[in-house]
Amino acid sequence: MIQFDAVHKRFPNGTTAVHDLTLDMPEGGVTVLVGSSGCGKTTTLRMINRMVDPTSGTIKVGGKDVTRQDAADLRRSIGYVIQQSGLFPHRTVLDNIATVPLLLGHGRRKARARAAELLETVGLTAEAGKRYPHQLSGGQQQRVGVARALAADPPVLLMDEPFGAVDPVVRTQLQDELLRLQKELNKTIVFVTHDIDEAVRLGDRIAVFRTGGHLVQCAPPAELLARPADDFVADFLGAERGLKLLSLKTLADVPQAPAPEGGAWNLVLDAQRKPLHWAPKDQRDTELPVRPLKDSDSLLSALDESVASPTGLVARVDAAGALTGVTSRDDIHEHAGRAHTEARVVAA
Ligand SMILES: Nc1ncnc2c1ncn2[C@@H]1O[C@H](COP(=O)(O)OP(=O)(O)OP(=O)(O)O)[C@@H](O)[C@H]1O
Repeated sequence: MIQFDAVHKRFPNGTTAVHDLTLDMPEGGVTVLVGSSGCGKTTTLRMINRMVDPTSGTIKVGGKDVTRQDAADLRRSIGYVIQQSGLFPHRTVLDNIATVPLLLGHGRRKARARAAELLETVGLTAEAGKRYPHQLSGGQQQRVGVARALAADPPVLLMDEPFGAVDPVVRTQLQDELLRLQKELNKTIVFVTHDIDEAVRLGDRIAVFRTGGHLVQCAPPAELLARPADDFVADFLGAERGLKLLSLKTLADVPQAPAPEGGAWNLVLDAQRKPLHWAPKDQRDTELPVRPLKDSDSLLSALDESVASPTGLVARVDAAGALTGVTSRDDIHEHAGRAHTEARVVAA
């Protein structure tokens, strides 16, 4: 969908921001650009919508060379979300979202109806639409930024550190929302971040850059984590690479057994069979919390819970939260090891 072919960008002051970049960003996928500060991620992104033009090489979107298209037309067909949401302060949230449909020649009523629809899509109320940007929280403003970028229903969405300025809890929520939206909308997304966990969570492919605008490796997250191309990539991914890989695998295939009874610790359930806590047989101990997991939870969460659990057992529940069985620490370890072997084999 987006193809960089031998792209070079040198600014007039002599800085080479992007060096000989050849990279395909597949249609309907999320390509995440990561790397240390100043390695050319933003410049790469901005060359796609011609906010920056390459010094040499070609960039094609949907098979068409971007430099042969009118920059304003191109930008209207590509959604763009930045860290400081970039909203117009003196327009209401609804009018901010309606801006692009209006520019595209939709009538005012149609543009506003589309904006109202998008407010809901990104999880905001109609009441929020009547406010001005400064009357919203940072996380809400980012949602408006995403809604505005989606307003013209562009096939391509460029996102430059969109969730960089919000706290970790809101950031996780926004990531969840983006994953949910992407399942429905299937856009081709290019996403810049400094945060490797965010990259692993959101990316179908991750492109790692090093200073001077050199692309070092581009691969699906599991492959990158299992086989970093060199020490630079390995260092960038961090010391807990093995655990990060487990965040990509779910518990679905890990066997479970009925919860044992009569041991030193027993799992206490409520009337709906929802796990409440671990109760000790020995009255001198206190009860301990249980964090039940669903099939869709990750092996990393399972490992974490198995370490915290007094029995080493993880309580498994169905969508309604009722107990389906328990899984042992040994089974989780075995599957964790298997996940690593599989990732290495796939990458080889
Ligand atoms: N307009 C410009 N003129 C001159 N140099 C520039 C210009 N824009 C960016 N640069 C330089 O190009 C290099 C790459 O910048 P870019 O913003 O693409 O990096 P980045 O990886 O997005 O950085 P960060 O993670 O800090 O946002 C940097 O050395 C930067 O200083």
